[in-house]
Amino acid sequence: MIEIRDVHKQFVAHTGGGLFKRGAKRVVHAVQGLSLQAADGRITGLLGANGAGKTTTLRMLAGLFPPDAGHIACDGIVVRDAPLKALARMGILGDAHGLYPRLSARENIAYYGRLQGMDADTANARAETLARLLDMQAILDRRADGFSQGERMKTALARALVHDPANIVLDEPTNGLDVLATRALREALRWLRSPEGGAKCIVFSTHIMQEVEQLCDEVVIVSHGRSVACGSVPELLELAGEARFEDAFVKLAFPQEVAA
Ligand SMILES: Nc1ncnc2c1ncn2[C@@H]1O[C@H](COP(=O)(O)OP(=O)(O)OP(=O)(O)O)[C@@H](O)[C@H]1O
Repeated sequence: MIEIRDVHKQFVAHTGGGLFKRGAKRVVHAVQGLSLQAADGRITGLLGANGAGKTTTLRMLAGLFPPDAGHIACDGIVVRDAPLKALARMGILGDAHGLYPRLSARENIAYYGRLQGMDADTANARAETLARLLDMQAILDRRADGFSQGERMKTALARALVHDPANIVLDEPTNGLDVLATRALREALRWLRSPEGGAKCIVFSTHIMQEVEQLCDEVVIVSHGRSVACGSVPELLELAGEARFEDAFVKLAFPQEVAA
C-alpha cells in the first residue's frame, strides 16, 4: 500500500543568462498539494499533462529526494525516515532504464537480485520466472546493448520485480513502446494485480487516457502539481458530467481553461 499525503516540492531553476552572465533564479512549484492512496491488488494511475508533477512525485516516492512538506509511506514505512526499508518493498521502473550494456538481460536482472540480498541460484531462477511472465526468453541471454526500446523496458521491469516487491511503481512505462509491447505490458500488470500474481499495489504515471481507461481501478488526476480529483473512470465521468474520458479529464484538470 502506498500513501502520499499533501506533498509539496519546489525547485530553484535558472533562467536566461549566457556564457559570461548569470541567469535569474526562478522558483518552480513542481508539486504543491498532491495526495494519493494506492491499495493492494489495485492499479492506480497518476494522470496529468506534461509538467504536471508526476515524475517529481514518483521520484520522492522512490526516495531520490525528500519532499519539502507532506507524508510519503509504503506499507506504513515513511520513505524519508527509512528509505532502504521502504525501497525493499518497492519495484521501481523509472523514466531512464539504465541497463548495463555489457551484461545480458539475465545478468542485469540477477545482478539486481544479488544487490537485494538474494543468492545466485535464487536470483537466476527468478530471472527465468520473470522472463516467462514478460515473454522475453528469446533475449534473456543477449547482451543489453542493441536492445530495442521494448526489450529494454522488459529487462528493466524484470529487474525492478526481481525481489518480488509488494508494490510496483512505474513512470510512464509505455513511453516509446509499440502496440504489441504496450499490450504485453498491460497483460503483465493485470496479472500482477490479480491474486495469483500476488495482488500487488501498482502505481503508474501517464498522460495517455486510453491507458488509464483500460488499466486503472483508481485514477488520480494531477494538474499544476496538485491532485484535483480521484476515483474510478466511471466515477470521474460522473463527477465531470461527461461521456468521454478525455473531456472529463480536461474539465477536471483545467477548469479555468474550459470556462474561458
Ligand atoms: N530538477 C528540477 N529543477 C527545476 N525544475 C524541475 C526539476 N524537476 C522538475 N522540474 C519542473 O517541475 C515541473 C513538474 O515536472 P515533472 O517532471 O514532475 O512533470 P511530469 O508530470 O512528470 O511531466 P511529463 O509528463 O512531461 O514528464 C515541471 O515544470 C518541471 O520543469
